[in-house]
Amino acid sequence: MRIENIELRRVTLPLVTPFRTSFGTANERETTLVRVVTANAEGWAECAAEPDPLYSSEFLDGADLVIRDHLIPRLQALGDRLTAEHVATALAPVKGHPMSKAVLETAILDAQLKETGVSFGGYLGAVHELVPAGVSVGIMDSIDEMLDAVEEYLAEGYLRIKLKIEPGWDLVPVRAVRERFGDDILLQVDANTAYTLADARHLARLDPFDLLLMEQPLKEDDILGHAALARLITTPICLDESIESARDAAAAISLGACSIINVKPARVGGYLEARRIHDVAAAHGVPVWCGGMLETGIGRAANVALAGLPNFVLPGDTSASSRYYEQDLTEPFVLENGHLRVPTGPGIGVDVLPDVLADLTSSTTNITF
Ligand SMILES: O=C(O)CCC(=O)N[C@@H](C(=O)O)c1ccccc1
Repeated sequence: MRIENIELRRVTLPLVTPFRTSFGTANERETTLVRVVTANAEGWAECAAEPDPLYSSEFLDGADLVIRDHLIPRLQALGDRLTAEHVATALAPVKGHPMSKAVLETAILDAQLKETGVSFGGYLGAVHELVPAGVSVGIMDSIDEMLDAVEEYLAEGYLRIKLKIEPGWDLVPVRAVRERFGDDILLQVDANTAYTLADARHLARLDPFDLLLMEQPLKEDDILGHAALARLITTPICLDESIESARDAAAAISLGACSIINVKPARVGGYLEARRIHDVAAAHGVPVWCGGMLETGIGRAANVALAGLPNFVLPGDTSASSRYYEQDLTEPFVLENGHLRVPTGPGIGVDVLPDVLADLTSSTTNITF
């Protein structure tokens, strides 16, 4: 495929409500959009890196620099041989930076699929037209505020509730949700690495609440700690930050560190590696679900397509646009009986709204090929 130019565009979207996790509170979503321009199409993707290196070591300004100075030159060296399937290999000499690599691979894949008229879901192997939607509930100032939020999300039709937890906000909110909404709602927790193995007895006190899973309780590099914890609690352990590749997934599953995996294409370097993780997990009978990084409709569209693959059997953090944004960069994703519809158009199957984009853009960098 012949790329004419690549544009990096920094945009900031206000969040409808603050989103608090164990690693910080976000009031807006700042991201870098990548637009890949070819003679016949333009591909879009968004970078999931946070402004600060608190979820992972990547951060947005660093991503911009790595993309511009270390990744794009390696893609330019490929010339006309460049296809989306070549990107990961071409960028492999650069250590780490999966989110920077993912946004380039995804934008190139989007352009490629738009040129050939194939949808993201069609290319990846989606087998569902609708995918079940879960929702992530942040840490809040009070139990009542959290319960009101959960009630509203359940009323909107979300099929699964994920509560962010951290030491001091775990047993009480989980017990409160079970007491208010009963044992039948699908409920899980996400610690974002906030605990240590010394907390095992405390975390075992969550076992009676029949949680779907406990996400990333320990540090991202503590695979053996998660394997030990899995022998001390009955709640299934799901890994997120620990899994950056299909190889990580195979090792974590083989060591008994997880029985469920949260697949985030941005965290693993792109949708092709995400599909490999899906396949490795499926081969071991390990279910996966699609995580979220507060994506705008651009990233959300690609995530929803991925969530259509057969082993994505648990509701993902593929919420409606309105969970985070008053105004999305694309037409909003809207719940249909607790599900989101997999786009069927070429590529990601959604268009960026030009007026909204112009309004939210703070800077643009153009790199000619
Ligand atoms: O629904 C969403 O897009 C967000 C889901 C969510 O909780 N994401 C968390 C996470 O730890 O998985 C996150 C958000 C922002 C940045 C990093 C991680």
